[in-house]
Amino acid sequence: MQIVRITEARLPTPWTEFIMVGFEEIKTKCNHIALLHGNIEENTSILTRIHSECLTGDALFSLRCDCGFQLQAALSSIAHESCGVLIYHRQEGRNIGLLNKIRAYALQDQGVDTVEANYQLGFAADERDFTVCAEILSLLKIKSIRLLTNNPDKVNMLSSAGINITERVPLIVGRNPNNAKYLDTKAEKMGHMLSTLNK
Ligand SMILES: Nc1nc2c(ncn2[C@@H]2O[C@H](COP(=O)(O)OP(=O)(O)OP(=O)(O)O)[C@@H](O)[C@H]2O)c(=O)[nH]1
Ligand SMILES: [Zn+2]
Repeated sequence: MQIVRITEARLPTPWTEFIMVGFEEIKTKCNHIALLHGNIEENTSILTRIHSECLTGDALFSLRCDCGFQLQAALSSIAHESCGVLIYHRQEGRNIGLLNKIRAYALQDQGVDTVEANYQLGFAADERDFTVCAEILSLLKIKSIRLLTNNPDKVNMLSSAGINITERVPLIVGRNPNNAKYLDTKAEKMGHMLSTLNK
């Protein structure tokens, strides 16, 4: 185990009152959060969102991406189920970090796409590691999940990390003129399943 469950408290939101559980990685001291709704231990195929940190989209209302819209839609969907969980995975910018994401945005402002920008900065297109998410689910005694995502690679990466995914549930929200090219690149170069979007 590389992660420890530290503390928990109530988190009332516009959708429901979650139990917020805080975790800490032993080596790095990096922390992550899980929001729990309902009796997750007694059920299987729990509706789950593993949400990668995006400070700009999640907290600052950025229209460059779809993250903030996905976060709200996921919390709403989970609240409508008898139980569900959202893991807020603190690997900002597909794990290149906030400042490198801003560097990547600067390159995108000059015309390169999100994948090429990562390459130009010396990173892979996606630097995330989902091992810690598998450990959080294990600590929460969650056996299997229905995963809210449009990214088939994410399903594969999470399965490789040991997570039992019984179904992929689409989460297509938030397209706007500012993120249209970004979403198209995710569909074309990263295989995201966004085809029901109105272009
Ligand atoms: N490196 C980089 N990261 C970005 C960029 N735009 C958003 N992100 C980060 O991308 C992460 C979200 O990943 P996405 O590729 O949007 O989506 P996903 O999590 O793979 O798939 P979904 O489950 O469908 O949302 C967050 O950590 C964002 O901060 C960008 O242009 N460059
Ligand atoms: Zn984002």
